[in-house]
Amino acid sequence: MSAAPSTTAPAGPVASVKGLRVAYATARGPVWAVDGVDLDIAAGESIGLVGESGCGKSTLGRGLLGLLPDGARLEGSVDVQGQDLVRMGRRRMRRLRGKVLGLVFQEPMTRLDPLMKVSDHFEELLRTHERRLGRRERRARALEALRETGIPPSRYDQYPHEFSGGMRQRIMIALTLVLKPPVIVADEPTTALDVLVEAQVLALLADLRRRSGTSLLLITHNLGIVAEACDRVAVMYAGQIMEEGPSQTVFREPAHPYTRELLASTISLSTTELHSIPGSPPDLADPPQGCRFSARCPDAMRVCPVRHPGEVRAATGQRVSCWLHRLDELSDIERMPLERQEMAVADEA
Ligand SMILES: Nc1ncnc2c1ncn2[C@@H]1O[C@H](COP(=O)(O)OP(=O)(O)OP(=O)(O)O)[C@@H](O)[C@H]1O
Repeated sequence: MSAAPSTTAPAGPVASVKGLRVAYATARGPVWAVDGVDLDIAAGESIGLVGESGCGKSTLGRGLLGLLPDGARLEGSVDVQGQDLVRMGRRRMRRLRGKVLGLVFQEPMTRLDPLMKVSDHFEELLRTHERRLGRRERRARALEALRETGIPPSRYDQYPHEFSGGMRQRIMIALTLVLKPPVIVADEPTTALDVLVEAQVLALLADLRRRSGTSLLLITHNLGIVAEACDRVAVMYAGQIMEEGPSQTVFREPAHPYTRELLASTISLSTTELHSIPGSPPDLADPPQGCRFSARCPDAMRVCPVRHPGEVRAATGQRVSCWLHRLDELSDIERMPLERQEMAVADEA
């Protein structure tokens, strides 16, 4: 594991995402599933990326790693330890992937080759990325990573099917950790697991992060997990970040109506009914020019579907993209509530 960050290390982010845009090629033209995302990740911190299904969370995670299908476009910059991953080109990125950014997937069985032993997976990975290591060093590194994730060395030569779902996810995490990346992106890493094993895997990720100083970007639709496991949270909607800040602040005092509605849509102990946000996200092939949430927003004003609010700091400190925090810049007419009828027209426009 890499050493914990020293107190004298520069305070700058270990990864800095600026203006990131990702488009898929479709029959209807490019679909910008991520459209102008800025995100700084500090050493050792965990950030939860949340939002409804289809809002672009996985695309953002994959865009960071350049793991996109043919024809996809990637714009902006992803700076990790002084290297811009977007500009370096696919081949170099493939070589660096795993070393600078590790990825933990939702379903380990789709990533582990059933015909290869656990040891073969580590051998292949380390031979590709750590060419200077000899056979014994590779084995030692692999066993260390497995030990850190709670897999006994005696199981090194077993096949993936000989492990439970939770153990397989631990192996995936060990395969990520063995390259000692400064940042790990975990995309719904516990969705395929039952609640008890999920808690164990999350505790493991938190523990590893504390011990090694690795940063974690945790992609999930589960706000409860983020509240428990993440220092900060970024709330995504229709390819953009609506709000981002310390988890405690965002959960206690959400600055964006979308965050508020999303929080209300999760089952809490005090509610028995699931409230879902009325309406559906906009068509990303032809998104509205103003705020993308305006057509579903209970607080929408006349300005909202027409002009994009840009990003400001809320009084509570988080970054937020909402006109409610720029009211003094609006005219009386722009501040008037958006009528449902106007919403429908704005939606069609
Ligand atoms: N390969 C692809 N080609 C075209 N469009 C895609 C492709 N993959 C995803 N999309 C579209 O991009 C948008 C964002 O999808 P993405 O999977 O990133 O969202 P998500 O927030 O991770 O959703 P989920 O929580 O369901 O995984 C969606 O509208 C989706 O339909």
